[in-house]
Amino acid sequence: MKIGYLGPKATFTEAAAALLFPSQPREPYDTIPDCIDAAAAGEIEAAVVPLENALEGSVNLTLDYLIHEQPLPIIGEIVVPIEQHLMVHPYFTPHWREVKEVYSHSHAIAQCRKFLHTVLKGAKQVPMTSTSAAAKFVSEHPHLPAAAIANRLAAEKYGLVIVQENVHDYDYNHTRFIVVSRRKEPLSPASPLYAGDKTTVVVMLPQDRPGALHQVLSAFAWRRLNLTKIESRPAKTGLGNYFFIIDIDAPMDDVLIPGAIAEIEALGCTVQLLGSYPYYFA
Ligand SMILES: O=C(O)C(=O)Cc1ccccc1
Repeated sequence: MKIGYLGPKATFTEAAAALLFPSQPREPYDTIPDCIDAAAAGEIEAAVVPLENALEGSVNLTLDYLIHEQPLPIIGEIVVPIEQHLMVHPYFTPHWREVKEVYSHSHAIAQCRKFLHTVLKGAKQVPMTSTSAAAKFVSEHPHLPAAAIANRLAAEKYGLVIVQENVHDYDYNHTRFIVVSRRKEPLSPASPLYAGDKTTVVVMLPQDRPGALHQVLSAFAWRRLNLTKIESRPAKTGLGNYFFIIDIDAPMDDVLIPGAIAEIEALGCTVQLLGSYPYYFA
């Protein structure tokens, strides 16, 4: 069966999917929800979608869709270095500094803020569903004074010319991509990129209980469970109501994590397990 990814062809997500599933056919989807829905419907074996960027933070669309709309388990994760390049239609190469519009994914635009503010000051920044969707758009509109920010594969695929390489503002620019699937088994750790296992839970605190978050964190702390991320997202039930998404740097076991979850539930919290899965580093 195919592996779905945020498309069109030549996104960073496709590159991540190719690293994890080098010999499986791939199917692009226009949006993150479309891709996750296809995995939920069983049209594809698994969906690969971006989750978090080192410079810009979480991809809220992915987190919120998994929590509120389509609670598929996470079965794997890969962290990939990201290089953003500025590209134009060949016709525009000599005058690229005069472009009036820059198209890209909102995270990519955010990763290049300083470059855009200084070198392309005043150019309109237009968010697209992905970086390669932006590259495709620019290639299909040769008469627009437009550039795209995307990766090298996208420049090659859509016939654009890279006029400035590495336009992201900070060198350490990595993105986490997750694999979600109806099939519950995590990916096999056989790959040479395998770097460890983690477990992700979503915790909803009880209303008006002073110290509840502190007690949740203690349940992990005294068991010496290392947390690698804690993030709050609106529960969408009222101002001030949040979910906490917590990454634990350990695989699901028989004692420690179930014990922590039971303790947290006893506090009156609800706990949802998003997955326990291997992670890979490219
Ligand atoms: O738009 C893409 O190519 C994606 O795969 C999403 C994304 C955007 C910016 C950085 C990393 C991934």
